Amino acid sequence: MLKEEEIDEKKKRKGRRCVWSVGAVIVVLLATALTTTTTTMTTTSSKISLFIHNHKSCRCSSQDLGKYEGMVEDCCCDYKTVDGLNVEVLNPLLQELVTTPFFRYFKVKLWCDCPFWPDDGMCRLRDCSVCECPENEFPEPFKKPFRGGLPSDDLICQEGKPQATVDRTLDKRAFRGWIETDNPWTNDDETDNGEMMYVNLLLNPERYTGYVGPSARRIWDAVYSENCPKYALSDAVNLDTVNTDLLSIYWYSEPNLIRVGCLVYAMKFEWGKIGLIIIYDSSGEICPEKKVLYKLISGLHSSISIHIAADYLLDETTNLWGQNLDLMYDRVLRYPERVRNLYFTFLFVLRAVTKAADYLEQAEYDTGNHTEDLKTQSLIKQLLYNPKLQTACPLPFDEAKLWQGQSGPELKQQIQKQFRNISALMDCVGCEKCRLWGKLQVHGLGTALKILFSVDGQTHQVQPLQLQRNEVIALVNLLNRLSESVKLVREMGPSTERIMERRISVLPAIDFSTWRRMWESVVGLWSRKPSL
Ligand SMILES: Cc1cc2nc3c(=O)[nH]c(=O)nc-3n(C[C@H](O)[C@H](O)[C@H](O)COP(=O)(O)OP(=O)(O)OC[C@H]3O[C@@H](n4cnc5c(N)ncnc54)[C@H](O)[C@@H]3O)c2cc1C
Repeated sequence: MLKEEEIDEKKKRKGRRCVWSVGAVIVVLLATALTTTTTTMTTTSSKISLFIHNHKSCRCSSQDLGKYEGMVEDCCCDYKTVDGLNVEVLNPLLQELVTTPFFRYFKVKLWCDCPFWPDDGMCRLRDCSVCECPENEFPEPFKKPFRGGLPSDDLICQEGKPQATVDRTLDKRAFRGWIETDNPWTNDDETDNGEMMYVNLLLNPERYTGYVGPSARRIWDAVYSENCPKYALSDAVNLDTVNTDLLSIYWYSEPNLIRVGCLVYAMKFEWGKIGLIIIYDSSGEICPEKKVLYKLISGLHSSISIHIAADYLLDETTNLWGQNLDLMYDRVLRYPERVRNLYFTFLFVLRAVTKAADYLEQAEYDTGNHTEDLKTQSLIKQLLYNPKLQTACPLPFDEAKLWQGQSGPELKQQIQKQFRNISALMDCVGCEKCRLWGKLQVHGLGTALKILFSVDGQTHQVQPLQLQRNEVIALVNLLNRLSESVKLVREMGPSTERIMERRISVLPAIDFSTWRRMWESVVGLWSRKPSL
């Protein structure tokens, strides 16, 4: 009898301990939620984005040092060095380079049907349209058909490389004349000259165009879902495989907060218009190559958002343009991961440019304007062989670490296909100027991928690098865009963050009904814990 009572008492104690632990968890969750609320509540969106994020706290030591200190993740250069080099060397050179006649004209097909859904032009502003270059404006040599380069049997193969590993060098006899050659990473084909037109990039700056809403959102969603694991919010989550360190909880006030980021599995609980999504970040299980693709897209997205914010139509009636710091903060700065991805993309593209140094040094920058062409050549050399860059950041990104595994070649083909789809999606961008810059920058990224991974996926042979003129133009312009974004983040980031955080801290307290809904949601989460 005594034994049974003891057992009963033990059971009760255990039960009470359980209740206490659940209670403690709820209290901790709420406490964290409340503190986090003050820093993440935003008035600019209709959704309440309370956001508890305990993210990769022990995975990457560089990230623990501070938001942007230590090595840029997966790269071989630290934030401080990147900022210093960018301001002192890269940005001034690139800014000048993109104004030269060679680099300011980009050939593009802007009138093409979206292969995925009917076009839905959604631009509000006149600034959205692109002015085409008249025939007499763009360089004469650009009009001539390509000479075809040297015969392919003249190419020197690099031998003895282990299968599927990435070689860091390129053939010394690099440039063989501009050619028309296919890039397996991109969709647009330069040989398709019929509908191509030349655009003067200086006359069509990347800036705010008023392209917003479901049309724009659909493109980004499609771009991300191209390389995210397909997940549905109703998917069950296997708790056993989840590291609770990576638990994130998002709160929202409308039923349609679907895009919760990439590399996640998610579960959604819903009470009318209120919901709770639990997300388990599974990025640890994603192969590094897919992670790279995600970071490149996210970095590019950050860069585009920074440019929109940096050149924004503040007052339509007076046509006043300027910086929109709220937007810069809301879209990029308040998400350190997005800033990190921007730095990553910058270093990735910089590595591609420096890897192709021989090719780019020997290339013909001929526009018929001898003085300007000499200047272009000289700026390119200064960029490629800058002693400060070579000393401080000789290998911005180490591409040799990728495609190492057995499935390297297949994986490369899979990722190539995904990137080609992303490139094709640019035809669906419903605003001409956004389409121009979207195409240019994705073309530039595709060129960087081609330079860094020019080993053929099927034959495993190192392909001698051959680039189209337009690819080089896209690559350098992309590097300049990224460099501008990094500079803006560096210059504006800290003060903008301070202003926004001060503003958020004086936001009126959340009303009682919101507290109640939060409490109900947390209690509901624990009482309705699903079978996982
Ligand atoms: C290719 C392309 C080019 C564009 N160019 C321009 C332009 O030149 N000028 C212009 O005014 N508009 C341009 N737009 C539109 C612009 O990018 C936004 O889509 C638009 O301003 C609406 O912004 P949003 O607040 O809805 O968020 P969006 O920027 O559309 O983002 C959608 C969702 O993606 C996620 N997200 C946002 N940033 C990141 C990131 N860095 N990493 C990971 N996830 C992220 C968030 O969940 C966000 O809610 C372009 C759009 C596309 C697709």
